[in-house]
Amino acid sequence: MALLEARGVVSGYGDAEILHGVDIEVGAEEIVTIIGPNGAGKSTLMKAIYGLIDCWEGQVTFDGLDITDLRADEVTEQGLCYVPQRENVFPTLTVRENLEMGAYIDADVSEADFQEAFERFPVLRERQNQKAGTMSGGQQQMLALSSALMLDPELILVDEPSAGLAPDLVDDMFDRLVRIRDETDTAILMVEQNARQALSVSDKGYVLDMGENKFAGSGQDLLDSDEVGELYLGG
Ligand SMILES: Nc1ncnc2c1ncn2[C@@H]1O[C@H](COP(=O)(O)OP(=O)(O)OP(=O)(O)O)[C@@H](O)[C@H]1O
Repeated sequence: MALLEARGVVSGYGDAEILHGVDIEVGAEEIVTIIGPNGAGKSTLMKAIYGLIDCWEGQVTFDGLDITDLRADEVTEQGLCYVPQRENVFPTLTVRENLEMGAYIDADVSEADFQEAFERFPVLRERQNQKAGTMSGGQQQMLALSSALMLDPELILVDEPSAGLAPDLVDDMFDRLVRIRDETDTAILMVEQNARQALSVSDKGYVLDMGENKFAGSGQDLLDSDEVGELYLGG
């Protein structure tokens, strides 16, 4: 059984059904990327998995446990964290205070955990006493990711880790995600607009379009597919 399994997920907002029965699997220590056009439902799928919105139909299991109806805070306690694309840090708290908030439900957090975060993203060490809201979008993204990692999760859902980064820093972010996976054994499920770069570091990829699965395969399979290339990777 995969670490995360979502089967036939139907969800949406109010009366609007956005996901029409989506399947996705993430294995332990895998990097998996979801791509697809704007409005395909990628972020909605992450919110449904994490319990921020209800699954109307279908099932989500994590580590063999049915988490379909758990609240987000309960899902976090199971070892699954979520880094949204926007408003993902406490802007009036310092970098260090944000990391402390990330670790708030973990009584075992130690100075070593902070040092690990600073080694991963040295800019956070330099700016540890700076208010998070005064940092660039890309730096806030690094902080949000680091805050999620303070809990040593088994899986993190990351909505557009490269958003807000200068183009020359995008590859560096993907390299760091690979390092995070390799060093901490954390699996990563991400949504990405920089689809080619994300798929090139991914064990698996999914194409979501109009709230439905269109393609699935290894990252390389999707990169090699003429159809995926033409329809979803800009030719
Ligand atoms: N809070 C909300 N309330 C109502 N509709 C929403 C809400 N959030 C998203 N939607 C709608 O759900 C659909 C899917 O949005 P979603 O953000 O999941 O797409 P996406 O694939 O992540 O797109 P993008 O790449 O643009 O972020 C869109 O039509 C969007 O307008």
